[in-house]
Amino acid sequence: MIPAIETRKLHKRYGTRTAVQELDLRVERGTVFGLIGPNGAGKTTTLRILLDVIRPTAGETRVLGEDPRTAGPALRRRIGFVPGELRLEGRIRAGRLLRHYADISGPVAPGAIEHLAERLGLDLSRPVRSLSKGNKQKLGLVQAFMHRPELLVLDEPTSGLDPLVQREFLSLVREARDSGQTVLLSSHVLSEIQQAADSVAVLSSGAIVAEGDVASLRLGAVRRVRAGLLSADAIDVEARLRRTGDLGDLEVTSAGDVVRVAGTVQGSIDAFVKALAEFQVLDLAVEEPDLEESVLRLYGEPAEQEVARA
Ligand SMILES: Nc1ncnc2c1ncn2[C@@H]1O[C@H](COP(=O)(O)OP(=O)(O)OP(=O)(O)O)[C@@H](O)[C@H]1O
Repeated sequence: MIPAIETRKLHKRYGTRTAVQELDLRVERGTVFGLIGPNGAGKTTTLRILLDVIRPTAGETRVLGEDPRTAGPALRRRIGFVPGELRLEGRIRAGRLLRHYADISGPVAPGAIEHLAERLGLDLSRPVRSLSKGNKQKLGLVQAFMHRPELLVLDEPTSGLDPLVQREFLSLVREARDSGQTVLLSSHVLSEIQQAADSVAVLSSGAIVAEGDVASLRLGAVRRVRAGLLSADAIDVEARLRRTGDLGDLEVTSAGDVVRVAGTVQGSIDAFVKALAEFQVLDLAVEEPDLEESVLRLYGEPAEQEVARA
């Protein structure tokens, strides 16, 4: 079967800056594909090329079997798109605007807009300019999903959404996949991709540095950990923790009879937690696997300016 998306040696330069280089991407139909990478990695550039919002410098692109540069509105109607930055102004009410979009995007089932708005918690009677960033994002999602397109291209779709709405969004993505639609979503949040995607490509400085199923990427996850232990002996704590494996930026400081620990753990945290448990643990915080840390650790530093932007 023809894949939903295929690019060959896709290249995009802005002046002297290369945003995307020699990108080979293949997204099979009926799957959820996650494109992840730190800020400036080239995610938005790639997605905009797929929608023909911008043109590549070189390379081939096929979307649903068509070349986006020549396929025109007929192809666009088969795609639901959430751009990274959604600008919505004006006094028009959310529901009216969505019905207007529906006239352009093609048939929308009766009640579909209301159903999606209710699931995401979007008030359709509000003027769009008065919507918060998160509510504008919800409107963008309703617009992308409402005509049940063959392909959904979603750029940072959950930015600004609260956790409950994020969960509902992930359900929508899974339901879309289960009904045969294809979803390509970009994110710089690893956990979101882990929950939603079947396959993943990690982008860094415009190139794919890792690709595979989600389970294999989990191994590379780096977690930031912080703990407070009842002990006066920072040196002993540090020695025991260092024996547990791959730690980064480990800082062990003591204040009175409390030792504070902060650092990053690569891969499994089992040994680290067991080493902590030899002491009386006063508090413990383990943060979500951090994509930035994982990419930097596994694949080296991206360009300096990207680190500064992040
Ligand atoms: N219009 C533009 N003109 C010049 N450089 C650009 C332009 N758009 C993007 N870039 C540069 O191209 C690179 C890739 O940017 P892109 O927006 O695709 O990354 P991204 O992965 O989507 O990042 P983010 O998560 O921050 O949105 C960056 O170095 C960025 O500064």
